[in-house]
Amino acid sequence: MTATILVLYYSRHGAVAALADKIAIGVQQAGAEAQVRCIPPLDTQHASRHALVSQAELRQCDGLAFGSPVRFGNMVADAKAFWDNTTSIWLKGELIDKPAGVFTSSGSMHGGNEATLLSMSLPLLHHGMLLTGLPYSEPELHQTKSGGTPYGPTHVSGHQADNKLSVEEQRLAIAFGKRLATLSQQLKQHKE
Ligand SMILES: Cc1cc2nc3c(=O)[nH]c(=O)nc-3n(C[C@H](O)[C@H](O)[C@H](O)COP(=O)(O)O)c2cc1C
Repeated sequence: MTATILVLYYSRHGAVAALADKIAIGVQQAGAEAQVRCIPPLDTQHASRHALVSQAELRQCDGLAFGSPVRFGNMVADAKAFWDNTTSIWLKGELIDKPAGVFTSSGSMHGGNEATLLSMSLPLLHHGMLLTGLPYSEPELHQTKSGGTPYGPTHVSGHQADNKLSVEEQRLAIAFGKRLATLSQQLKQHKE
């Protein structure tokens, strides 16, 4: 059966959403289904571009890509609050052995995107997920002058937050989606 990859993100100004779109393309290129969903915002005035995720969608996914903007070197509070509300899923071990990875966007080049990816990984590890990033066999990891890390896809949106995704950032986000989907498909087939 086709694996479903939940591409779950929060984005205030669209940079993380742009990465999510590219990751979804990579998921589809690997023959899996991309279910793109937003993390419920703490500020209820904030309009999300995709449907808000349900607990059932998180439970049922075969793989997870989790995205948040950098906020003072860490994930946005909305994303932390979301994970703090997943205790019932954790108690039942419903995410154990599912592949997962993280992606982010920062304003500045050294503004904490790698630190943010590492802290975003922590709740996923507590849930027993199998973390994957990007291998250096991806040529753009060597070539990028902005985002893209072995810890996961990133974007540097700039001081005015108006940088578009670079070619390298786009290719790495697509490669990440493909990798996550391929691993999730293989594990799903193995379990069936
Ligand atoms: C409260 C706040 C804190 C931020 N902290 C950082 C930071 O620590 N480092 C950084 O490079 N950018 C920081 N930024 C900039 C955002 O990470 C950046 O604009 C990001 O691309 C936004 O993603 P979005 O367009 O998906 O909302 C911060 C922005 C806000 C509003």
